[in-house]
This record gives sequence, C-alpha cells and structure tokens, in this order.
Amino acid sequence: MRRVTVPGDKPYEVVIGPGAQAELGLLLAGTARAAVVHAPPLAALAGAAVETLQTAGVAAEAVVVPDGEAAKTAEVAAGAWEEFGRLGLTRSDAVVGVGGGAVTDLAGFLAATWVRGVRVVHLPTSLLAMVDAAVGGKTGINTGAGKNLVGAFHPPAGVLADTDVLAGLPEAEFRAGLAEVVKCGFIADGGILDLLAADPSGRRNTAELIERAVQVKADAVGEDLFDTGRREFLNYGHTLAHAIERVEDFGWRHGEAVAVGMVFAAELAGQAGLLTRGEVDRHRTLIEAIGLPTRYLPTRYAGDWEGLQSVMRVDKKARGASLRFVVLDGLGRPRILADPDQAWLDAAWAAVAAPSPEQERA
Ligand SMILES: NC(=O)c1ccc[n+]([C@@H]2O[C@H](COP(=O)([O-])OP(=O)(O)OC[C@H]3O[C@@H](n4cnc5c(N)ncnc54)[C@H](O)[C@@H]3O)[C@@H](O)[C@H]2O)c1
Ligand SMILES: O=C(O)C(=O)C[C@@H](O)[C@H](O)[C@H](O)COP(=O)(O)O
Ligand SMILES: [Zn+2]
Repeated sequence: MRRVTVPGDKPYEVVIGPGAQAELGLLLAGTARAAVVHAPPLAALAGAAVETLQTAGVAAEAVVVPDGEAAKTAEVAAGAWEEFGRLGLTRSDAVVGVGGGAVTDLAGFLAATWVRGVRVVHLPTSLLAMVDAAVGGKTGINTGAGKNLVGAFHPPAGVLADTDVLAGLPEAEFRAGLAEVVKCGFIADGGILDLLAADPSGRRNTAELIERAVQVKADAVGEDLFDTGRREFLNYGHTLAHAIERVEDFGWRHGEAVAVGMVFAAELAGQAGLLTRGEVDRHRTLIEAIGLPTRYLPTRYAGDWEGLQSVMRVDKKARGASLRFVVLDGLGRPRILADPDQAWLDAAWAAVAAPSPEQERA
C-alpha cells in the first residue's frame, strides 16, 4: 500500500492501493454514527462501506444523492442536512463520501457545515477524486453564477483510494482524471510527464501516478491550506475550465475542461514570452496523446468569447476587476499572471477556439 501524508494542523493519510477501503473500520473506530453519502452508481461500494462500519460498531446509514455534478447544488445539500437530522448525527460522528469528485465535494461540504463541522472520510472512486478532489479539503457546490462558488475548507480525516474500484470506471472518466495528473506534471513533477509520455493511457503506472499527483497536492496544501499563495498553482488551467463548465451548464467533464484550459494557459504564457513554442506544443502533444480535448467552441453561445471572459471574471482567483491566471514560467515553474494584455488573451483563445472532436462528432 502507498501512503502520502498531507501535512497541516491535523495531518492525515491518503492510502493508495488495492483493497485500501478495508481500512475504513479502523479509521472510524469508536465513532457512534456515520452517514455514508453516495450516488446510485456507487450503491454497491457504499453498501460495503456501511457493512464494514457496522461490523466495527458504527451505526452507519447511506444517504443517497444525485449522480455527478447534479449533486453539487444547494437543494441537494438541504435534503442531505434533513437526512443528517433524521439520523441524529452529532459533532462526534462522521460523514463518509463514496464516489467521484462531485460526491466527495458535496460530502465534504455537508461535513463542514453540519453542526458547524464533523469529520469526513473519503472513499474516492474516480481517478480524478483519488488524485485531487478527495484530497486537500476544498469542498463546495455550484451556483447559477459559477463553479464551486459556495464552500468551505474542511480537510478530511483520511482518504482511502482503493485502486480496485477503478476497474468499473468508464474509460472517458479515467482519461478525465489524467488531466489533473498531467497538471501536476506541468506545475511541479516532470517525472509525471515522462511517465505519461511513455504510456499516455496511464494504465501501466496508475498507482505511481496517483501517488505522485497526491504528493504534489499534499506539498501545496500543507503549506497553504487556504489558497492564498502556493495552492493557487493547483488551479492551472482552471480559469478557462470553470468558465467552460459554467457556460455548458456543467455538461462538460471537469477534467476535459481542465485539459483545454491548460492548453489555453500555455498559449497565454507563450504570448507573454514565458514559455517557448516547444514547451507550449508539449502541452498540446501530451494532452492529445492522452486522448483529452485541446480545443473548444461554446455550443450554447456559439463563438461568444466575450461571454466566456465575463464568466472568467467570477473566478475565485480574480481580484476586483482584474483577471488572474496561473501560467508557467518554464515547465515546473508556476506563477500568477494578472491582467494579461487583451491581445495575448485573444491570441490564446484563437489557438484553442475550434470544435473539440466530441463537438465535431455531435
Ligand atoms: N475539491 C477539490 O479539490 C477538487 C479537485 C478536482 C475536482 N473537483 C471536482 O470534482 C468533480 C469532478 O469529479 P469526477 O471527475 O470524479 O466526476 P464525477 O464525480 O461527476 O464522476 C463522474 C462519473 O463517474 C462515475 N463513477 C465514479 N467512480 C466510478 C466507479 N468506480 N465506477 C463506475 N462509475 C464511477 C460517477 O458516478 C459519475 O457518473 C467536479 O465537480 C470538480 O469540480 C474538486
Ligand atoms: O485543490 C485546489 O486548490 C485546486 O485548485 C484543485 C483543482 O483541481 C480543483 O478543481 C478545485 O476544486 C478548484 O478550486 P476552485 O477554488 O477554483 O474552485
Ligand atoms: Zn480541478
């Protein structure tokens, strides 16, 4: 089993490997009650988690929420709070999030807000949740104005990334998770880029890729839980990505939007003279080799670059009227670029603004 410790006031472990979920009973031993939050596709795994907890003496019950991004709404949160009340969940009890990043974001948010904070343990089931969403304590839901605009920082008490569960994950979801892995390669760990260049499927070295990506995240979060400095670099590619997700009514996979967002950010850095043409092209080549999109045209507001820019201004990295992007000043050297020239933004947009292969097929 691989183990990465996330430093902080209350350090916790991310356990990575086959059968990692078996440690759930140990993690929550002595807890009176637990609410196991999951969506219907992960009912079997959540049922197993309930049983494991009951065997360990925890009165555990499942709380079912909608699948995918539909879980991250105020209405769903309100329904789950009512369930927690019915279960009599108190401050010494726990929430367990079983699912992809959407469910772990919601479960974390519920744990952060219920009686002003109960412990949360995550059993991430998608690659993306294992390498990113379940780790680091960013929790939240979406609003009409944009992605993750309501939330709290609430680190988990433990994360059990059971790689056995990836067997059931659809291929497109696995690839979407690789977007956050390759992001960690671009911003911090060049070894990830080499591993993915050698095997763009990510299948040959999955556990090592998870461990390396989690380590990049742990290093950033350990130093800057509240996202005021180094942690912002984990947002590489996300300014455009979150705007795409918003204008597409959250119909795009997060990882796919991040893939396009990273190519855009690389082009922007190229415009600013921070990356060479070769470094920009390395983004496009590797992301394409993985099978992720590098192009995007808004389908709902066709060609509306103006609209995307106004949504980007609602990004949490924005300060006042100024747009702030994470860019690279050389591979592995992230920094913030505030208020880029409009001509650079337009040129970076022109380089990604074409229908993605999926959009062409549709
Ligand atoms: N909090 C953070 O730091 C953070 C980091 C990255 C992403 N996120 C958030 O995570 C979300 C994306 O997460 P995601 O990519 O996991 O998407 P998701 O949670 O929507 O899951 C994608 C689909 O895969 C299914 N699935 C998950 N695991 C499965 C398995 N083992 N077998 C079969 N089906 C499975 C889900 O049911 C869902 O239909 C976004 O909301 C994003 O904003 C949060
Ligand atoms: O953990 C972080 O910090 C990240 O930025 C990781 C991102 O991959 C993730 O999508 C995160 O939820 C985005 O955060 P947000 O603050 O831009 O909503
Ligand atoms: Zn992300």
